[in-house]
Amino acid sequence: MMKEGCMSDCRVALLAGGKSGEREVSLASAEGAREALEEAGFIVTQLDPAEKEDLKRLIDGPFDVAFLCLHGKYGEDGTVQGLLETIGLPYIGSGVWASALAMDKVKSKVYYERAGIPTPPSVPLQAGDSYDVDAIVEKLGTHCVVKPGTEGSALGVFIVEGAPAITDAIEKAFAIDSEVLIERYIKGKELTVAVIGSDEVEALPIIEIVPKSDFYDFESKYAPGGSQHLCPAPLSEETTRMVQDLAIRAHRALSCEGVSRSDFILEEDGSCWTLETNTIPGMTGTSLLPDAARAAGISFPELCTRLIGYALA
Ligand SMILES: Nc1ncnc2c1ncn2[C@@H]1O[C@H](COP(=O)(O)OP(=O)(O)OP(=O)(O)O)[C@@H](O)[C@H]1O
Ligand SMILES: C[C@@H](N)C(=O)O
Ligand SMILES: [Mg+2]
Ligand SMILES: [Mg+2]
Repeated sequence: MMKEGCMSDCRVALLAGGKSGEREVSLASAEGAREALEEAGFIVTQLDPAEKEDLKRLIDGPFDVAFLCLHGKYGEDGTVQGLLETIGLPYIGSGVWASALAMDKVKSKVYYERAGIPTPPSVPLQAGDSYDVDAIVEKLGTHCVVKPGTEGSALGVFIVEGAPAITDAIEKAFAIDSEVLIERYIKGKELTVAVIGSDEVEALPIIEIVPKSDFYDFESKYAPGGSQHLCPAPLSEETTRMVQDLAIRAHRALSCEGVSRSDFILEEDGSCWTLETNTIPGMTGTSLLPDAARAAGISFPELCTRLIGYALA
């Protein structure tokens, strides 16, 4: 079922595992991707960049393209992309700079704001910074979200109320990252929109996420039945267009390529806030990108084929 325009006998290095806190998620993404790639007719070799031997095999090849299922640090953040650029192996998704930018929630906000994309008011902190929690509460309100600057899968994300709880969450977030972001808590519907394409990009149907927990935390992301995905999200045509347009603008503002998935909170008054953009969205059995593609009539094997097509274009 390999699509026209793709090479036959295309040898794919499927990169998964890695050294980030999302290692297990990455391996789960690769399980589905591997099956989909093989179903699509690719010759797949799975390699783990955390293993020296696998890195050597990647460098020595022979591969035609790398399919990245790496999430978080040392994989989604431009580091592996830099290695692939250096060895001249095409890879799916964003380049070095866009990957690094999107992984960094503090810097992404600067680019969103520059592009007029609303993102929750926030206070960034670097390790060692002194901070006045009362000033943070004055700026953001008492209900805040504290998160590491460069993590994923909601690892180290705390939703807290009041100065003492905010201080405690900041200290916990600093235990896993050297950059911490405190954001105003936004109450509303949680939406996510994947964008795919190369020269021309398209937004896939919006998913409204209804988590079982108070927010879309690790458990609700990956435990079977941990959340409900409403796709296409039950929104008016006008709101659907507005949110899909925001996703495309976020993709472009961060110079993403091939695929991205941006996360939003839609308030009852219609304001839509962009939380972040993922350049290697999860592809596990409970992940959002495969569901959004399916709702657009794109099977998982077809999605993988398209992503490789963009990389080889
Ligand atoms: N400002 C906010 N207001 C309300 N809820 C928030 C806010 N920021 C984050 N959340 C909640 O925390 C979850 C995780 O936050 P975010 O998407 O920023 O982190 P992440 O670790 O990059 O997640 P992932 O990469 O898995 O999508 C969101 O999906 C949402 O449920
Ligand atoms: C893998 C996880 N960071 C996601 O965005 O799906
Ligand atoms: Mg993320
Ligand atoms: Mg997110």
